[in-house]
Amino acid sequence: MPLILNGKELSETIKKELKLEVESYISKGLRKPALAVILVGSDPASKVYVRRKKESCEYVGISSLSFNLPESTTEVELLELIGKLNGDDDVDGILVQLPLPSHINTQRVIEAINPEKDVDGFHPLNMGKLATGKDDGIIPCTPLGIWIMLKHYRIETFKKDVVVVGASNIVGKPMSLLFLKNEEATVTVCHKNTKNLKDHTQKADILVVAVGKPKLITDDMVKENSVVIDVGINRLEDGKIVGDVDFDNVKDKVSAITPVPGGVGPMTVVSLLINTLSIYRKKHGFSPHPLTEI
Ligand SMILES: Nc1nc(=O)c2c([nH]1)NC[C@@H]1CN(c3ccc(C(=O)N[C@@H](CCC(=O)O)C(=O)O)cc3)C=[N+]21
Repeated sequence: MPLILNGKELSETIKKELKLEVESYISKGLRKPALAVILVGSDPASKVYVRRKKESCEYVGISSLSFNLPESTTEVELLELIGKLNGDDDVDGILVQLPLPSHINTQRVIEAINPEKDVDGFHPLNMGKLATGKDDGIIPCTPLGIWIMLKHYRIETFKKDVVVVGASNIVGKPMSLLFLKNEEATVTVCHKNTKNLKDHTQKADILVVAVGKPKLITDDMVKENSVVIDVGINRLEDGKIVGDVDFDNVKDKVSAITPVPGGVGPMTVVSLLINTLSIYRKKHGFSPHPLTEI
């Protein structure tokens, strides 16, 4: 059996540490950290994720301010709410749950968030800072969570051949930029127009898959003793949640692999808490959160 990278367990351990950290701020007489979470519409999956985020905030002592807006909300109304939260000194982070209804321009909404409050790290300024190797930006939650998990399990990244499958703005691209930072690893990014996916994935020491296709990755596509990180969350007809990697087929060939559920997902949520605390720390004159140091 390979090493199973247990994101659920690691996220619980980190959450306990974050809870103590928040208690130390409160005992210094500081206010509670606060995260505003905006959900537009009633997509069932989004509701589940938002609930999970709120529960985690409450556990560590971060106030979560919920804004549940109807599907019919206009872009102007959403931008007005963001403007109000941008100007509210008691709000540290702002998260707009994606996907947004199709009548709203997602990129305009992302760019309306004050980059210093952009807990998701999706604002072009934060993306640009990551791309240029500046350390004072905010790193998107899923790539940060994966990085923290790799470091926790002492998986070497230096000089490795990393292949990222999926080139989204929220996972694939920032993940690739993170591995490229300080010329750490050699990165290949594959996507829907990649000519022969297998030619690339077979060479990966570390394979990160964020596509959204069950069983996309099978044993013939992975290198022996490689590390496989599965970001996919796919709900099958029977209600079962699976990743993009055919776990049972691949597991005996690799040295380490993340399960779905219980792998990357919980690390994404804990990174949201870390980013919120990091913003709060900077606002109160502390250094950025140590877990955001890459
Ligand atoms: N602005 C924004 N920021 C996000 O970070 C964001 C978003 N929008 N939209 C949707 C995606 C998805 N996402 C997940 C978070 C946690 C789990 C998670 O905790 N999954 C558990 C349970 C899976 C399940 O049962 O559904 C697991 O993998 O073990 C999954 C997916 C954050 N996202």
